[in-house]
Amino acid sequence: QSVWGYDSENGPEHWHENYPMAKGDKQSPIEINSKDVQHDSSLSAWHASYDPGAAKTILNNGRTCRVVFDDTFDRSVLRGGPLTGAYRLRQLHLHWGSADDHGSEHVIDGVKYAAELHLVHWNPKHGNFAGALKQPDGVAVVGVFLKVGKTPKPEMKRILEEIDNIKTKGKEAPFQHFDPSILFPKSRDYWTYHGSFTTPPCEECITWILLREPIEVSPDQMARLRSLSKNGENEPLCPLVDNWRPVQPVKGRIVRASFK
Ligand SMILES: NS(=O)(=O)c1ccc(C(=O)NCC(F)(F)F)cc1
Ligand SMILES: [Zn+2]
Repeated sequence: QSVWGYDSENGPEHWHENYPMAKGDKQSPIEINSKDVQHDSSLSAWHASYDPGAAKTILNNGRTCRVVFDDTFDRSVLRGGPLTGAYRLRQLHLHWGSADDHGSEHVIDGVKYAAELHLVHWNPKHGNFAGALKQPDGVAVVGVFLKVGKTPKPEMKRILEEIDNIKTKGKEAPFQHFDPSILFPKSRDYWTYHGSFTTPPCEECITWILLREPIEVSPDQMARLRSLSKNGENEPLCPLVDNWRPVQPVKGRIVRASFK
């Protein structure tokens, strides 16, 4: 029973064997083609109001680098845009490639970015996260694309500096006093569509909010992310890279844009 991952024997082509939702009609990520996008003038702006004190820990779970927040009450919330009500920030994590020309999960007009940041929120009307992931309006994920340029993104430094303390699978470190909204780009323009977790169990519970403007990181910052390992402390070195799912069938879904 191999646990799911991104290798040939346990990767995305195998996930449906243990997680049947992986073959559903509303799977993520998808390719977004601007020609098929519908501008929706009724889409309002989204608003994040995060409490820096809600940040708790950063961990390497062997599949990504994740920052976990206190979501026991409406402390850090996302509102507006396509959402009804306030969704609680639970965690953020990233997906990245082994080289700068790929790594993102969503693909925009054929463009793959070097990485994709996901800020995961859930709808408290469903009681708890486990309940929310069983509902079509249970989870909202803000996706931010990372592109490689000359200028480092100083706001990424906090996360990347911690990486030295969580090099191997299972490592966790305190990560406090952090407001992830500093990672957002200037523009609030976004695409939105209904989809799923991009990892098992691939539940179709996500309202995706993908920001059009990528943030720029430096080659060194990407190298830092790629220095994480999938393996545990005393196991053979296995770089944690290419932890992205390929695009899935759109199956007639409409992608709406908040911008023209
Ligand atoms: N990559 S993604 O779509 O933003 C994404 C977001 C959250 C989870 C998650 O909480 N998995 C744990 C659970 F819910 F128990 F299955 C997985 C994927
Ligand atoms: Zn993700």
